Amino acid sequence: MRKQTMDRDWIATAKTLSEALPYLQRYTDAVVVVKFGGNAMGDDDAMAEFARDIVLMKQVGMNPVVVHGGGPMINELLGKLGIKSDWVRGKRVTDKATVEVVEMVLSGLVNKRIVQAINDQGGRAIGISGKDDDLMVCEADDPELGFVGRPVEMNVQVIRDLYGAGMIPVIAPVATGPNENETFNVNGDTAAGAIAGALQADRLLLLTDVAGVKNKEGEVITQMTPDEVHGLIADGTISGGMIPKVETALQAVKEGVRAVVILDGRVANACLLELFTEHGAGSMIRSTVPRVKPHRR
Ligand SMILES: Nc1ncnc2c1ncn2[C@@H]1O[C@H](COP(=O)(O)OP(=O)(O)O)[C@@H](O)[C@H]1O
Ligand SMILES: CC(=O)N[C@@H](CCC(=O)OP(=O)(O)O)C(=O)O
Repeated sequence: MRKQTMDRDWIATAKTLSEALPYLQRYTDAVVVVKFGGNAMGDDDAMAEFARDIVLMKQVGMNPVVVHGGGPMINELLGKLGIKSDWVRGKRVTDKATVEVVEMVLSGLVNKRIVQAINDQGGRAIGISGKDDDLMVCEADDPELGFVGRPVEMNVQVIRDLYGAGMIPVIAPVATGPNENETFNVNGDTAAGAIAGALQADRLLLLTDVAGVKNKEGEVITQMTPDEVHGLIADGTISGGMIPKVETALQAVKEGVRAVVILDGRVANACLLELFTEHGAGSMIRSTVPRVKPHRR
């Protein structure tokens, strides 16, 4: 009985490996920015699963860079402190008291939870925020939003130094401003897009809580060009929280990221399925989509 199980496992593994091999070669040295949203994080087991994927990516020669969110965790502490939040176009209106809580939760609790999970799986994660080495300098996005930042200057050498030294950078979307003592709260997707753009990343994976961008019939659209995305926003198919996500994707592609994929981070091995299988996962956005081959790459 046990042998039979092992055989079946072995066949599955061999099949997976033979399918994955061409991708392993293709992705050597690839820079892959992974945005891990608060809604995609789940329990400790899901976190460990995510961390295993990231460590495996590193072990096969890629350069994973994790940028995280943590909106639900910020909500929890704000709730305990009796501070209310308003939202404008998917961004949290952030006053002085709120930005302090945002920094505590993102740079502290959430960042270190991810760092620890990756290290527990044998990786060497280093947690930083956009403040470290002036990685991300922001200006106020919109006076209506308070201390919400729009990245205006990126200094990504610190990220290259970290992954070049064998480490996995884990970045909280909190940034500095052009003036002394300024702190900005940056939407996690925005931060991940700006970092991926500045790194000219090979992939930006935006992990969320839906399988991908859906059409009017509710089916996941596996590939899209920027023109197609604009059309889906204009006709209302893409709405709500998906709008800032696809706008981030469009901006990143414009800045030179080779492809952006929006996918469900709650699915086991989400990153590996996307990178190492022919069918991929979620919705891929890139400037041109090959029409000849039916598969994704
Ligand atoms: N066309 C669409 N396809 C998929 N999701 C969409 C679409 N339009 C709107 N959405 C909504 O966008 C949500 C994802 O955005 P959001 O909740 O902000 O994600 P996250 O918290 O992971 O950043 C989905 O849960 C879904 O409700
Ligand atoms: C300006 C703004 O809205 N910042 C976000 C930062 C965290 C985030 O983006 O978290 P998720 O990825 O989990 O949504 C916030 O305050 O919630």
